[in-house]
Amino acid sequence: KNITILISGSGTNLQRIIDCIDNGKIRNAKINQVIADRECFGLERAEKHNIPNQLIKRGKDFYENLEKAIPENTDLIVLAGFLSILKPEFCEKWSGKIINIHPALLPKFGGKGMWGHHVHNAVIEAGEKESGATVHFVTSGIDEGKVILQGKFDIDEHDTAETLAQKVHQIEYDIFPIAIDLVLNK
Ligand SMILES: N[C@@H]1O[C@H](COP(=O)(O)O)[C@@H](O)[C@H]1O
Repeated sequence: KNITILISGSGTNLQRIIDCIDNGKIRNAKINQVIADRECFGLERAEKHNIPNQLIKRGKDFYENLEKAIPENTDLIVLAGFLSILKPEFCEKWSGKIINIHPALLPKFGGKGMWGHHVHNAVIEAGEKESGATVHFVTSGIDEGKVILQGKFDIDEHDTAETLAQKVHQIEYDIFPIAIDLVLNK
Protein backbone atom coordinates (compact mmCIF):
# COMPACT_ATOMS: atom_id res chain seq x y z
CA LYS A 1 0.00 0.00 0.00
CA ASN A 2 1.22 3.48 -0.89
CA ILE A 3 1.44 6.27 1.63
CA THR A 4 2.14 9.93 0.90
CA ILE A 5 3.61 11.91 3.80
CA LEU A 6 3.11 15.66 4.23
CA ILE A 7 5.60 17.56 6.40
CA SER A 8 6.64 21.09 7.41
CA GLY A 9 9.49 20.52 9.87
CA SER A 10 12.50 18.46 10.98
CA GLY A 11 10.72 15.21 10.15
CA THR A 12 11.54 13.08 13.19
CA ASN A 13 8.15 11.38 12.82
CA LEU A 14 8.85 10.87 9.11
CA GLN A 15 12.18 9.26 10.07
CA ARG A 16 10.40 6.99 12.55
CA ILE A 17 7.93 5.92 9.84
CA ILE A 18 10.77 5.22 7.38
CA ASP A 19 12.58 3.09 10.02
CA CYS A 20 9.40 1.20 10.95
CA ILE A 21 8.68 0.32 7.34
CA ASP A 22 12.28 -0.93 7.07
CA ASN A 23 12.05 -2.99 10.28
CA GLY A 24 8.58 -4.40 9.46
CA LYS A 25 6.74 -2.69 12.33
CA ILE A 26 4.58 -1.08 9.65
CA ARG A 27 3.48 -3.89 7.28
CA ASN A 28 2.64 -3.69 3.56
CA ALA A 29 3.67 -0.05 3.25
CA LYS A 30 5.71 1.98 0.79
CA ILE A 31 6.23 5.76 0.85
CA ASN A 32 5.45 6.91 -2.69
CA GLN A 33 5.99 10.64 -2.01
CA VAL A 34 7.07 13.11 0.67
CA ILE A 35 5.70 16.63 0.21
CA ALA A 36 6.71 19.72 2.22
CA ASP A 37 4.98 23.11 2.24
CA ARG A 38 8.22 24.90 3.21
CA GLU A 39 11.98 24.36 3.16
CA CYS A 40 12.66 21.89 5.99
CA PHE A 41 15.07 19.19 7.16
CA GLY A 42 12.45 16.52 6.59
CA LEU A 43 13.05 16.80 2.83
CA GLU A 44 16.72 15.93 3.35
CA ARG A 45 15.68 12.80 5.27
CA ALA A 46 13.51 11.70 2.32
CA GLU A 47 16.33 12.42 -0.15
CA LYS A 48 18.79 10.42 1.97
CA HIS A 49 16.41 7.43 1.76
CA ASN A 50 15.82 7.85 -2.00
CA ILE A 51 12.15 8.63 -1.42
CA PRO A 52 10.52 10.82 -4.11
CA ASN A 53 10.04 14.25 -2.52
CA GLN A 54 9.06 17.78 -3.42
CA LEU A 55 8.54 21.23 -1.99
CA ILE A 56 5.24 22.94 -2.76
CA LYS A 57 5.46 26.47 -1.48
CA ARG A 58 2.41 28.07 0.14
CA GLY A 59 0.81 30.94 -1.71
CA LYS A 60 -1.04 31.16 -5.01
CA ASP A 61 -2.11 27.76 -6.46
CA PHE A 62 -0.79 25.96 -3.34
CA TYR A 63 -3.85 23.75 -2.98
CA GLU A 64 -4.12 23.03 -6.71
CA ASN A 65 -0.45 22.06 -6.83
CA LEU A 66 -0.79 19.95 -3.70
CA GLU A 67 -3.79 18.14 -5.16
CA LYS A 68 -1.84 17.37 -8.35
CA ALA A 69 1.22 16.21 -6.41
CA ILE A 70 -0.63 13.43 -4.56
CA PRO A 71 0.04 10.28 -6.65
CA GLU A 72 -3.10 8.57 -7.96
CA ASN A 73 -2.06 5.25 -6.41
CA THR A 74 -1.99 6.71 -2.87
CA ASP A 75 -3.87 4.61 -0.29
CA LEU A 76 -3.19 6.80 2.74
CA ILE A 77 -2.09 10.42 3.30
CA VAL A 78 -0.12 10.89 6.53
CA LEU A 79 0.29 14.36 8.07
CA ALA A 80 3.54 14.22 10.06
CA GLY A 81 4.06 17.72 11.43
CA PHE A 82 2.26 19.38 8.48
CA LEU A 83 1.24 22.92 9.44
CA SER A 84 -0.92 23.99 6.49
CA ILE A 85 -4.68 23.59 6.98
CA LEU A 86 -6.20 21.35 4.26
CA LYS A 87 -9.26 22.63 2.37
CA PRO A 88 -12.65 20.97 3.18
CA GLU A 89 -12.96 19.74 -0.46
CA PHE A 90 -9.59 18.02 -0.19
CA CYS A 91 -10.56 16.40 3.13
CA GLU A 92 -13.83 15.18 1.65
CA LYS A 93 -12.15 13.77 -1.49
CA TRP A 94 -9.71 11.78 0.68
CA SER A 95 -12.15 11.11 3.52
CA GLY A 96 -11.06 8.12 5.66
CA LYS A 97 -7.64 8.15 3.92
CA ILE A 98 -5.93 11.05 5.74
CA ILE A 99 -4.51 10.79 9.26
CA ASN A 100 -2.69 13.31 11.43
CA ILE A 101 -0.63 13.29 14.61
CA HIS A 102 -1.38 16.00 17.19
CA PRO A 103 0.90 16.72 20.18
CA ALA A 104 -1.85 16.67 22.83
CA LEU A 105 -4.75 14.55 24.13
CA LEU A 106 -7.61 15.56 21.82
CA PRO A 107 -10.33 16.73 22.03
CA LYS A 108 -8.56 19.06 24.44
CA PHE A 109 -5.91 21.51 23.14
CA GLY A 110 -6.82 21.11 19.48
CA GLY A 111 -7.89 23.53 16.77
CA LYS A 112 -6.52 26.59 14.98
CA GLY A 113 -3.20 27.88 16.35
CA MET A 114 -2.74 24.79 18.54
CA TRP A 115 0.63 23.53 17.32
CA GLY A 116 4.18 23.17 18.66
CA HIS A 117 4.95 25.03 21.91
CA HIS A 118 1.60 26.81 21.84
CA VAL A 119 0.02 23.46 22.78
CA HIS A 120 2.48 22.63 25.55
CA ASN A 121 2.24 26.11 27.06
CA ALA A 122 -1.56 25.84 27.08
CA VAL A 123 -1.39 22.39 28.76
CA ILE A 124 0.88 23.74 31.51
CA GLU A 125 -1.16 26.95 31.99
CA ALA A 126 -4.30 24.81 32.35
CA GLY A 127 -2.64 22.82 35.14
CA GLU A 128 -3.24 19.51 33.38
CA LYS A 129 -2.10 16.32 35.20
CA GLU A 130 -1.30 14.44 32.03
CA SER A 131 -0.46 15.02 28.37
CA GLY A 132 0.38 12.94 25.33
CA ALA A 133 -0.31 12.63 21.62
CA THR A 134 -3.21 11.68 19.37
CA VAL A 135 -3.41 10.06 15.94
CA HIS A 136 -6.75 10.85 14.29
CA PHE A 137 -8.51 10.88 10.94
CA VAL A 138 -8.52 14.29 9.25
CA THR A 139 -11.82 15.98 8.47
CA SER A 140 -12.66 19.57 7.51
CA GLY A 141 -13.00 20.34 11.26
CA ILE A 142 -9.42 21.01 12.49
CA ASP A 143 -8.31 18.21 14.91
CA GLU A 144 -11.95 16.97 15.14
CA GLY A 145 -11.68 13.67 13.23
CA LYS A 146 -12.16 10.24 14.83
CA VAL A 147 -9.35 9.27 17.18
CA ILE A 148 -7.35 6.18 16.07
CA LEU A 149 -4.83 5.94 18.91
CA GLN A 150 -3.58 8.00 21.89
CA GLY A 151 -0.63 7.67 24.24
CA LYS A 152 -0.22 9.60 27.48
CA PHE A 153 2.07 10.32 30.43
CA ASP A 154 1.79 12.09 33.79
CA ILE A 155 3.06 15.64 33.95
CA ASP A 156 5.39 16.31 36.86
CA GLU A 157 5.70 19.63 38.65
CA HIS A 158 9.07 20.40 37.02
CA ASP A 159 7.84 20.00 33.46
CA THR A 160 8.17 22.94 31.06
CA ALA A 161 6.93 23.37 27.48
CA GLU A 162 10.33 22.11 26.32
CA THR A 163 10.31 18.95 28.47
CA LEU A 164 6.68 18.28 27.52
CA ALA A 165 7.61 18.55 23.82
CA GLN A 166 10.34 15.93 24.27
CA LYS A 167 8.07 13.56 26.24
CA VAL A 168 5.30 13.99 23.66
CA HIS A 169 7.73 13.19 20.84
CA GLN A 170 8.61 9.87 22.53
CA ILE A 171 4.92 9.02 22.73
CA GLU A 172 4.48 9.97 19.05
CA TYR A 173 7.31 7.65 17.97
CA ASP A 174 5.52 4.80 19.79
CA ILE A 175 1.92 5.33 18.63
CA PHE A 176 2.29 6.71 15.06
CA PRO A 177 3.76 3.51 13.50
CA ILE A 178 1.17 1.35 15.31
CA ALA A 179 -1.68 3.60 14.10
CA ILE A 180 -0.43 3.62 10.50
CA ASP A 181 -0.06 -0.18 10.55
CA LEU A 182 -3.58 -0.50 12.01
CA VAL A 183 -5.19 1.73 9.36
CA LEU A 184 -3.28 0.14 6.46
CA ASN A 185 -3.86 -3.47 7.50
CA LYS A 186 -7.38 -3.34 8.94
N1 LIG B 1 2.12 18.40 14.61
C1 LIG B 1 3.30 18.21 15.42
O1 LIG B 1 4.47 18.72 14.81
C2 LIG B 1 5.60 18.00 15.31
C3 LIG B 1 6.43 17.58 14.11
O2 LIG B 1 7.67 17.09 14.50
P1 LIG B 1 8.64 16.40 13.42
O3 LIG B 1 8.04 15.08 13.04
O4 LIG B 1 8.75 17.32 12.22
O5 LIG B 1 9.94 16.24 14.14
C4 LIG B 1 5.05 16.80 16.07
O6 LIG B 1 5.17 16.99 17.47
C5 LIG B 1 3.59 16.76 15.68
O7 LIG B 1 2.71 16.30 16.69
